[in-house]
Amino acid sequence: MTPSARVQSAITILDQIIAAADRKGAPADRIIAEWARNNRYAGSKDRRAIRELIYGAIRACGPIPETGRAAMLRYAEVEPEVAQLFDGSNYGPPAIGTKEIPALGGVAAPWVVKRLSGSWVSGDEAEALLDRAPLDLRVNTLKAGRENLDLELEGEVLIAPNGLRYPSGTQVEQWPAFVDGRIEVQDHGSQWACTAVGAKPGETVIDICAGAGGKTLALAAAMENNGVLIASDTDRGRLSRIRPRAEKAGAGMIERILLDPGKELSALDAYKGKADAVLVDAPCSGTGTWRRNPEARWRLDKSELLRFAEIQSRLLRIAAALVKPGGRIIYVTCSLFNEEGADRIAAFLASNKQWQATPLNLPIGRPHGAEGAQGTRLTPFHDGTDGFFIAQLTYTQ
Ligand SMILES: C[S@@+](CC[C@H](N)C(=O)[O-])C[C@H]1O[C@@H](n2cnc3c(N)ncnc32)[C@H](O)[C@@H]1O
Repeated sequence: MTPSARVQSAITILDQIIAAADRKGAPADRIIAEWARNNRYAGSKDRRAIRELIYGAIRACGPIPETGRAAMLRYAEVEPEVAQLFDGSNYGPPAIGTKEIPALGGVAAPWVVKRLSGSWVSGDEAEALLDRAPLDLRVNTLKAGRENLDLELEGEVLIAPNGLRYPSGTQVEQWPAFVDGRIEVQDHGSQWACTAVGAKPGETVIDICAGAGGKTLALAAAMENNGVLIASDTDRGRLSRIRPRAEKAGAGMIERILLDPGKELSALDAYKGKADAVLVDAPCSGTGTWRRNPEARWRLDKSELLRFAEIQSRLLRIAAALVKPGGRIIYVTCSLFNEEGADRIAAFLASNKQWQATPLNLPIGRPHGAEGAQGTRLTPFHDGTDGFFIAQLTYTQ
């Protein structure tokens, strides 16, 4: 494909991504993969270049653009060599018209930017949300140690006890250590969220929103496969992905429990008042993960944020029912909106007087939230991680 033809293909795919974002349809990655399946003439170099163009354009547009062409015109403003490829050649995009208006730039739609700034995320902090994320690995201590792992490339040693960092886009899926479960791909901030649980061998720990088990696997390693570790979620598909991952990681201790939305406690009844720790890795808007998923900015809506806040508060109440006296809840969200983080903790503490927020003393991040209801915030700009809010609540009875 010529460079111009790649730009035109990227524009066509962006049109589909924009339409899908509008109706909350398939994510960008899936749309790009499907296009590649249906257009076999595009070789691997073409596919890589088209993907770069698409993600460059997505990052360059703040609010959702009207069309793929407007999005690419906006990208051409920040990457002038892209502008030269609007050359009207065969299969390429028509030349840029004098009256054509590119899509708007910026971090996100104005209402989102306002909310971020109300949550103390603005300027460099906000812009860094759109950086390219590096590739972070966690060494699975059930199978290996960071010191004696012989990997294809030497990574940067991170301050997380088992973390290694590689440049964005490093392909690790074929590495023998990945194939046999000695390493997992996990953001450095996410590794600290797991460490914050302080899970120890012999404890009873519930990962109530376990998803496909990214954090559960780290908890199993911290517990040295010894004790009770429950992975629960309301999403059957995600939960079912834990089994093969746990097998590969040698994390035999994980027990999976599918929850019924709205009746979560009934499936967890046997653990009421028994858990040493409950990890609530709550469903959220994901504003802290835009580096990996920049198109998520185009999918946010206000009513969904309200719905997330309700679920987050409900999950905190459910977690509280599971914890034994002296136990703890670790609340984690990969959103940087206060209403999904610090505000949820303040609201919980206001009506649960036997609980208190306890500092986590992590060697990363900054305290965040109101006096007496503080957690730790990690951000791409300050910590080089995805954005997270992590709070520890302890039950004194
Ligand atoms: C942030 S994701 C979890 C990611 C996962 N812990 C990981 O590290 O890969 C939030 C999860 O919460 C789940 N969820 C949503 N509502 C829930 C509910 N009422 N009870 C339990 N899990 C819920 C979603 O299905 C989703 O998998």
